[in-house]
Amino acid sequence: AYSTFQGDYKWKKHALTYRIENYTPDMSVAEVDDSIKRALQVWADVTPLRFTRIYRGTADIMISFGVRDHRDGYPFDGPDGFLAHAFPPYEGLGGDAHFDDDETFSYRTPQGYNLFLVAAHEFGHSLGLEHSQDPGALMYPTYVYRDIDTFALPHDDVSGIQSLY
Ligand SMILES: CNC(=O)[C@@H](NC(=O)[C@H](CC(C)C)CN(O)C=O)C(C)(C)C
Ligand SMILES: [Zn+2]
Repeated sequence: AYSTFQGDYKWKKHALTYRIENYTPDMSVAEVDDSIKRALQVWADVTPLRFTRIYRGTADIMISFGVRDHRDGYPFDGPDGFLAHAFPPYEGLGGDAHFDDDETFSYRTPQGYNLFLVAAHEFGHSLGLEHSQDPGALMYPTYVYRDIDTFALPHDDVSGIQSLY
């Protein structure tokens, strides 16, 4: 039930870079770094894709937190509503993931919106996946809390990403 973006946007290389440009006040730097790293690893585990963090310059996947109008033409909407968005693999903005800092992001708790889960969904878009109609899929359009200690990428998402890489 997965779907990919029209035109089959996908990265033409397997070695991708990411950069965390800024941080949310909702949790520690280490907790954000770990959430992002693990959210990328979810996809690396089932594809030949590999992610390397960089601290300067432009990465394939630029990660940032922002509120309302954050200069990409897709302003956020305050608390709740849209939690984040990400762009499919194309030059420039493509691949980038933005998180709405009017949300409360969380680490290892059902309270708030779990950053690992939100980021894992966003990175699906960054890699070329669109939304799935499968309610159990990570790429389902609505946030669903799942126990992250037992989290495994649902089959629909595995099929989707493996259709691309
Ligand atoms: C709690 N709020 C929601 O569930 C909202 N959904 C989201 O914010 C999506 C991200 C979640 C799935 C991490 C937006 N998206 O698709 C980004 O790629 C609404 C369903 C209200 C739009
Ligand atoms: Zn989405």
